[in-house]
Amino acid sequence: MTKKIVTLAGDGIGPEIMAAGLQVLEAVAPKINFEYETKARNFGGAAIDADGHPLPDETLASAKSSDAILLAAIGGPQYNDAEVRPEQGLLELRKELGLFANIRPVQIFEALKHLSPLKAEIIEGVDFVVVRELTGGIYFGEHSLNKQFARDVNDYSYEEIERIIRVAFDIARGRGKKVTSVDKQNVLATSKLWRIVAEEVAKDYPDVQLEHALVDSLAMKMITNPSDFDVIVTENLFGDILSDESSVLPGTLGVMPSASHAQNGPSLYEPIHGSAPDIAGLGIANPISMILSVAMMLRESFGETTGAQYIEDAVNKTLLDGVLTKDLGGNASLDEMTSAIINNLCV
Ligand SMILES: NC(=O)C1=CN([C@@H]2O[C@H](COP(=O)(O)OP(=O)(O)OC[C@H]3O[C@@H](n4cnc5c(N)ncnc54)[C@H](O)[C@@H]3O)[C@@H](O)[C@H]2O)C=CC1
Ligand SMILES: CC(C)CC(=O)C(=O)O
Ligand SMILES: [Mg+2]
Repeated sequence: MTKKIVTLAGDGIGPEIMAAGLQVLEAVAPKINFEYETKARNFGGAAIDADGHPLPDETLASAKSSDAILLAAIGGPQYNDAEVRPEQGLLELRKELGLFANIRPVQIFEALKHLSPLKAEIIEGVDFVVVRELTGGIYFGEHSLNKQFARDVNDYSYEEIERIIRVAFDIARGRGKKVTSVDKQNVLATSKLWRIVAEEVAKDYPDVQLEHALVDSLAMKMITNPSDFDVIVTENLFGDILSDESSVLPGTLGVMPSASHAQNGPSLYEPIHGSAPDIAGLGIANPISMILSVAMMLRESFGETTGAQYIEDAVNKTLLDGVLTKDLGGNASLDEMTSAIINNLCV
């Protein structure tokens, strides 16, 4: 049956990398007999400009009734002091769709080993996943602000913690059987509860090792000893920061995809980075983050493992061929990188 994919290109480099991701999808689909249709919807700053709201009703309804959602990126400096910001639309979309489980894989493609700024022995064997809680915590607590005082509330219920910890353990079961639960338990009440819940969930997974880590020192160890980790699970804010930090391992945010899952309903696939306003419109953004998000969609929403592998192999081959965008130290344009990946599909 034809799959319905809603596309949210958003702002900055969003439309450029979305186009690249869709070109790759179009090229791989016939090779795996994958039938789909896409519906582009207004979202983020572009939707504020058009409708006054970053998540128009029609976009939300369309996303809810889709089989999967591809999102590129939203935001930009022109909205920094605006009353309504594109980021609100992103948070609202995640909440409305119940996308609580954000999966951010960190692996180093063979070719990227030579590109990482880190020593070869440090990045050898790096293959971990950051599981970020995505619909709770401080991003969704009460915010208040005046010129004298500001407050952001961080809260988590037992159930919100339990379900994300279970996702982490389930993923670890199919991988290296180790979960690193990250918190700030020496200070925060939410982190004390987080640790208690992690311990209780762990009893159901005797085959998986659980370790706890404080977020500050973990931020250091993730870079100095990255191959020690298998599945890192943490709350919304810590996961946001740690996953961007993890992009130092492959060398750029431009190759980092993600998947966000709900208990029911469509999943959403997006790069972990933002709209990169500093390079928007220049045609030099790295499309790999979006293209690998398409691969994750094929595998995780549609069970199209072969198609996902075709894309990942083509990305690896393209990098090995030395086709590198500016963030990777080269001078290939976004279009040149995309064409090279398409040419390398199934060769
Ligand atoms: N999911 C989303 O749509 C997200 C949106 N944002 C928003 O994006 C806007 C810009 O935020 P920044 O802090 O600048 O973070 P950013 O992630 O957009 O960019 C950080 C740095 O990485 C580079 N970069 C990011 N993606 C790249 C790619 N595909 N190829 C090559 N270089 C790439 C950028 O050029 C920039 O130097 C803000 O409005 C922010 O709120 C931030 C994170 C996620
Ligand atoms: C607007 C932010 C919450 C988005 C972000 O930084 C992210 O999801 O990684
Ligand atoms: Mg982020």
